[in-house]
Amino acid sequence: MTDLAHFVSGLPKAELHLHIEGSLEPEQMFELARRNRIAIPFASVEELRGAYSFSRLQDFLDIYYQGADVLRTEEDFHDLALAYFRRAAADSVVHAEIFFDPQTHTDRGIPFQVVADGLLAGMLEAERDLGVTSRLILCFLRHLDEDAAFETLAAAEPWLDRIAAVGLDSSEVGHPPSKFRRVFDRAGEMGLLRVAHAGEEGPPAYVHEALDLLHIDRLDHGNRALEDAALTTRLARSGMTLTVCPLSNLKLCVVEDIDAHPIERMLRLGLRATVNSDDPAYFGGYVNDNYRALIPAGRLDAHDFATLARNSFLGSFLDDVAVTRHLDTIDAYVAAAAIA
Ligand code: HPA
Ligand SMILES: [Zn+2]
Repeated sequence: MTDLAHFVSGLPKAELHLHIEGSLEPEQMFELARRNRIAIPFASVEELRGAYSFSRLQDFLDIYYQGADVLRTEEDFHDLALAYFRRAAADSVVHAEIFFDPQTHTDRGIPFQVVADGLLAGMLEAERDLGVTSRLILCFLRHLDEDAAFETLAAAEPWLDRIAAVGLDSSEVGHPPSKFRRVFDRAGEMGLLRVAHAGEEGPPAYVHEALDLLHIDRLDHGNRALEDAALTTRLARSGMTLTVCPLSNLKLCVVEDIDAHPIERMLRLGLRATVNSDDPAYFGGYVNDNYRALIPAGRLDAHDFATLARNSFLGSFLDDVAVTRHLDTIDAYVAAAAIA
């Protein structure tokens, strides 16, 4: 590994855009299929990995929802979460805010309780054994209707003290944020923070809607906001955090070439960009793979990478004391690395 890759890998960081169902590795999928006596339509791990070739978001979503079918019990969700946290800890992640898609599971008869309690048990264990803190974000599937989102929010009520925020994911184009305005209003009244995927494939207008109608506290992806100069300025001035996912953008053809990824432009425009893995089992890497993928273009130096890591804490839902403590850790790490 180069010095810069080594520096980046050891940087203390938070991950803010991670779909826990997207961390289901093919090996674990086969293992859970065996444990739950479920047939999966692939002969081997290699054949399954070979199917991970996408030209747009929907290609990925079709296989991602199919893969989630092996998750059946609390233990499955616990094991899924813990496997992610082990990999995250190995990448110097000390805090993670993870998405889950309850409707993917409740729609196939798995109770909300099984999903939530399994994930929460994994999160507690990760904090105790790995020292990785975490928060849970409940995502609504935007290809489903508003009533279904309201039902999901109602099902979550007993867990609201353990859920930090609501989010919005799945097929973006044709399902604008405005469709979920009322359910996001309700979530806000219930004391939940709000995030949404916008501007991944959808136009800048969807980012405007996420800001003005959903009152988001954080923007997931946001790439296409760059097409609108006034919107970019607004995001920069308001200190909005963007959870950017370079390898996901490459695999879903949001960018043509990783060396042309706009992350450097985002930083220079004053946007609070962060680096995240999105669905690491499907897109070829965990968070450090995403950071390191940005090195060869040669436009980011060690200071920029430290900024990206600082942004991950500044944009997190941790309290100010914890954020300050993490920023101090980064400062000490940078000082010890004695970068120019
Ligand atoms: O990148 C994504 N975009 C939208 N929905 C998703 N669900 C999992 N990953 C994604
Ligand atoms: Zn995502």
